[in-house]
Amino acid sequence: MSKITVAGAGAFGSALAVALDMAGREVTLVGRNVDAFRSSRDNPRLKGVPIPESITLATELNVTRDDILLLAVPMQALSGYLEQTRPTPKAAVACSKGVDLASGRGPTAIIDDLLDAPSAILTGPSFAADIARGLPTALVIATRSDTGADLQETLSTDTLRLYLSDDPIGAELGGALKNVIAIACGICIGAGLGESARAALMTRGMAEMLRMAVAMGAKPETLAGLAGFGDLALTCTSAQSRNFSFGLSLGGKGPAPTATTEGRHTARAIVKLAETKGVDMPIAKMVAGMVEGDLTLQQALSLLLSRPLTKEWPYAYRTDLHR
Ligand SMILES: NC(=O)C1=CN([C@@H]2O[C@H](COP(=O)(O)OP(=O)(O)OC[C@H]3O[C@@H](n4cnc5c(N)ncnc54)[C@H](OP(=O)(O)O)[C@@H]3O)[C@@H](O)[C@H]2O)C=CC1
Ligand SMILES: O=C(CO)COP(=O)(O)O
Repeated sequence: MSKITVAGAGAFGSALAVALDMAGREVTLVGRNVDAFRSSRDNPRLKGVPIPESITLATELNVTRDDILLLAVPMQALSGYLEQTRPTPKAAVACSKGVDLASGRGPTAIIDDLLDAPSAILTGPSFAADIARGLPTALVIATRSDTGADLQETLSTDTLRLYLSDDPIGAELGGALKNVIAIACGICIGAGLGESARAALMTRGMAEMLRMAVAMGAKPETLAGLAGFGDLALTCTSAQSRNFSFGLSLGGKGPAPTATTEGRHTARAIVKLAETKGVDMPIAKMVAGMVEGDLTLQQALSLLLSRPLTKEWPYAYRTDLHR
C-alpha cells in the first residue's frame, strides 16, 4: 500500500495522520511547527490526542511517486505552499475547505495548475478531534482521475468511511460554502434571532450553495450528500465549529476565535465570484459585508428580509430566473 505524507501539522492534518497511523498505514506528518512537539508528541493544535511515535515527523516536504500527499494547510496558504515545494506525489489530495481569495480558484484547480500529479479533494462532515479519537466519520473523496478507487481504499479505515465521487468541483464547493452559511447561523444564534431563523438560513443557504455549484459545473446531487448537506448540518449546529463560533461573536456573543476560520475569506471570495457568474447569493453577501465591517447586523437583516417574495423552487438553483 502507498505511503501517506500529510502536509500541515495543524488540527486536521494531525488528526488524519493519527487515524491513518492507527489503521496501520505508514505516515509522515510534515509541518513547520513539528519541532515544538517532536519529543512531547503533544501537538497544541490537537489537544488531548498524542501523536504516536510510529508517525514520522518532518519539517521539509519530501515525497516520491509512491506517496499519497494529503494537503492540510489553510486554503489561503495552499497555492504559496505548492509553489514553494513543488512536490511530485502519486496523487495530491486537498483537505482544505475554501476558495482562494486572490484567484477565485478551489483547491483541486490550484493543484492541477501547479503540480504534475492527479488531484482529489477529501471533504465532508468531520471535526479533527472526532477523527483523531477514532469516532465514526463519513467523508467524500472526489476526483476526476483514475486514482479514486486506490485513494478510497488507502484512506479509509474501520471508523473513517470514504465515499467515492467523480465531482471534485461540487465536493469542494460544498465544503467551502457551508463555512459561510455556518457564520450566518452563528450570527443568527449570537444575536438571539432564534432556532427558526437558523433553520431558514440553513435551507436558503443550501439553495445558494446549490445555485453557485451548478453555475460552476458541479452535479446538484453532490450538494445533497456528505460534502454539502452533511457538512452544512454539522457546521451550522455545533459550537465546536470555528466558523459557527466566529459567527456567534459577530452576532454579539463571545470573543472572536483566533483559530483558522476559512469562511471569513471564502465569503469575500465567493461574493466576487458570484458577481462574475451572475449568481444571486444574498446570505453570502450579508456575511461578507459583516466580516468586512461594511454592514451592521440590522442592515444585513433588512437586506435579507426586504427581498421580493418568490417561489421556493426551481428558483433555488435556476440562476437564469434571477436575471
Ligand atoms: N479542524 C477541523 O476540524 C477540520 C479542518 N478542515 C480543513 O483543514 C484545513 C486546515 O485546518 P486546520 O488543520 O483545522 O487548521 P489549523 O489552524 O489547526 O492548522 C493549520 C496548519 O497549517 C499550517 N500553515 C499555515 N500556513 C502555512 C503556510 N503558509 N505554510 C505551511 N504551513 C502553514 C499551520 O502552521 P503553524 O502551526 O506553524 O501556524 C498549521 O499547522 C482548513 O482548510 C480546514 O477548513 C477540514 C475538516 C475538519
Ligand atoms: O470543516 C469542519 C467540519 O466538517 C470544521 O469546521 P470549522 O472549520 O468551522 O471548525
